Amino acid sequence: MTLLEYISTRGQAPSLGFCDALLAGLGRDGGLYVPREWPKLSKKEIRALRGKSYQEVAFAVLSPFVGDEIKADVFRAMIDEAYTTFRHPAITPLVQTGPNAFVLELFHGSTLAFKDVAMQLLARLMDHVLAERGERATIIGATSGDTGGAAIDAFAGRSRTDIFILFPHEKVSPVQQRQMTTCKADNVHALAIRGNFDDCQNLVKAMFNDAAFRDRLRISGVNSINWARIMAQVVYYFTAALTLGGPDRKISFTVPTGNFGDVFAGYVAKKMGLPIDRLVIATNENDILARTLKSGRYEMRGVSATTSPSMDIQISSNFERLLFEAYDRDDAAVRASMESLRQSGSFEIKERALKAIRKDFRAARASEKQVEKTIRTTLAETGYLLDPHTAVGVFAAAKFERSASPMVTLATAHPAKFPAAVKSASGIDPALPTWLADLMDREERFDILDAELKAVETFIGQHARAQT
Ligand SMILES: Cc1ncc(COP(=O)(O)O)c(C=O)c1O
Ligand SMILES: N[C@@H](CCOP(=O)(O)O)C(=O)O
Repeated sequence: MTLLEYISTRGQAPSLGFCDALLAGLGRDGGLYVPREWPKLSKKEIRALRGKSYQEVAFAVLSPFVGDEIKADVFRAMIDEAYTTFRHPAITPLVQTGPNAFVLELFHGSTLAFKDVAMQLLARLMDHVLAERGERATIIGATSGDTGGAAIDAFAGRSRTDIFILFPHEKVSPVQQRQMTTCKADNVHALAIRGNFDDCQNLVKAMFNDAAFRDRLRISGVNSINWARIMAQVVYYFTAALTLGGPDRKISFTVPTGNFGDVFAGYVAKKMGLPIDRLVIATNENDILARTLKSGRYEMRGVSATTSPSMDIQISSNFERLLFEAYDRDDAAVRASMESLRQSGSFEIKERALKAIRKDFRAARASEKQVEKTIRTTLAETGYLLDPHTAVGVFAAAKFERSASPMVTLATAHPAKFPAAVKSASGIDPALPTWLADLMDREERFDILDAELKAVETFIGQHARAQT
């Protein structure tokens, strides 16, 4: 059996095979799982993927991460089924918006955000592994708006899981809220937390770190702390690059960033052998990552509400995976950084690690005014309507475009998810697609809780069915 091992960024949790890492979500030491070694694809192997469907590329890129823990034909069938939920035949089509500029539309899944790409596969992977083992699990997740809807859509009605999604009360868009609160499935629970996204994410991590609670309810996660989320997002870097002449030409990507999962998936694609020129981290006014790249100091300063609410984050979970790489996998250095973050809200990145990060990444910040202007001018100049998150990306991309390599900005959400911001910037009221046309009339069902660990654990303990 080829078993790819997964190790924790904090070095104090047992290493696991793919299926166990999938169900674990977060390491028992609070760290994040990464493969012990990065699987590599040669240029020849990548070239051979030209002209293949999204599903075929996904199978080729993802199989090395799964090994033979899941039979190849079963895994292939899972991929095929996951992407039947997408409304575009290319799954993630590329659209040209300038001489050397492209947007990669990742929003053709059921909930209109890039999260569907990974979540539809993740739900099928978890179902399969739980069924094989005859187990149930309790899924918990934190969302600033999009992960929650995508997870609920993917897990609704599945018999082996109950899902609890924590979202910041009154801080998500009305469309995002209803995508979470109008699901009728019994196994779905939407929890509005009186706090911000970081509070929700901290609660989720605290529940994972409560060993008794975690084991009793067999807790698993669907945020990008779960390796399988990142893995599934690697695929579209390959499909986009292949369309634009990769691997015989370097491609740059700009990624609207919050929790650092999507852009880290780009880094993984590069590690696997895909020739990527630049990875640009695009932030809104919550610019902790742009500041970190500039100063070498990761420092929390509070979150402000923007028109791209899904990126209103300052604890950027997957940055820990990058730190682990930048410190040449020195888990003690990661532990020290995370401890400093916990105690003082900041940490310094040592010169050598910072240099390594700057080698692969660039960063730029878009103010609210710049986001609005980008939506307006992109529409006027190209006829293309951006959502505010993608607009953050397009603004940042413009700073780094150069003739040598095409620049692809990841279009992470459909404009209809954020109609108020889009209308105010462009005058256009983007319509929801037909399958969501009555979304705002559907009845809501959710609970409101304080951002207190005990209150949330008690609620979940009373409603989860996976009790041991
Ligand atoms: C629409 C949208 N764009 C961008 C992001 C940022 O992605 P990541 O958290 O993977 O950096 C998110 C949330 O994660 C999102 O929902
Ligand atoms: N922007 C995200 C925040 C959670 O990110 P994740 O990728 O770690 O699940 C959201 O929309 O919820």
